[in-house]
Amino acid sequence: MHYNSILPDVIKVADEASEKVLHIYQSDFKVNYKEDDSPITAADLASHDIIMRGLRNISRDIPILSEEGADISWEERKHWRRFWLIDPIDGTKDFTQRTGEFTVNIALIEDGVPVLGVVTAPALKEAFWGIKGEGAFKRDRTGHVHRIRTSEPRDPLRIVASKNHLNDETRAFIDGLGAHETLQAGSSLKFCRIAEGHADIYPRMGPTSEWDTGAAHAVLLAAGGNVKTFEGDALAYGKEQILNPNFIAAGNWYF
Ligand SMILES: Nc1ncnc2c1ncn2[C@@H]1O[C@H](COP(=O)(O)O)[C@@H](OP(=O)(O)O)[C@H]1O
Ligand SMILES: [Mg+2]
Repeated sequence: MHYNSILPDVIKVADEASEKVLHIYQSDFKVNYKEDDSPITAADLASHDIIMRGLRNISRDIPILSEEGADISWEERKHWRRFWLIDPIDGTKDFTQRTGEFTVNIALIEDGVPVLGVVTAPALKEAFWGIKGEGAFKRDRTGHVHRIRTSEPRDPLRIVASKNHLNDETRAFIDGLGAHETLQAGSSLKFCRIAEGHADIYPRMGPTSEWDTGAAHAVLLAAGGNVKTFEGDALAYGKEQILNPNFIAAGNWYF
């Protein structure tokens, strides 16, 4: 499959969803709660609908797994060699708390590896994309597009961590890294900060699902980084268990 030929269309779909999400973000939106008590707004659902429609236009035959359309049995999913993995809004809490640090995420998974990813941060007016083996790019708030790469580790080490999920285990791991400063970034932007060389390492000891990480993982892979479990395996997708194990994201210097 020629990823380069579909990438502009995938970016267009993400931009269209982002525009709608931003419109709702700037309105007086209502917050509901799902069965697991996680927040959801009209923006999650509108973004889901736009992305589902857009991706079906790009590729009628590639199945789609979305956080807002995840009710697909393992019996069906286990046959997928290639699939789209989307999180219509990652960081719904940041959305409802109006920090601006939420993202729209679209990944293409092939044989368990995120080979293409697009991440947009509508309120920050930033977008990131990448294709494995070909490189990663950022479009900044002025609309300028430039290539991004992970950096060599700085001293003190720049750590990105979840402000919503900073537990004792994560704190202990961070303390073990020696001299460091901690940067905060919402949702999948943590991977993107490493991909653009603004941060060095993101340890995640706490739950995430495949759709939270797939797209930004693809950007980081394309930018010269990686995401691995504490057993040293690459974080894999299309697992029966959609919840991810704990992981570390960093530039390749770490692994
Ligand atoms: N108990 C849990 N189970 C599954 N995922 C969880 C979780 N607690 C948090 N997350 C995931 O962590 C994401 C937020 O991460 P962070 O704190 O790094 O911004 C959430 O994304 P959503 O906002 O898309 O639901 C959610 O998917
Ligand atoms: Mg999410």
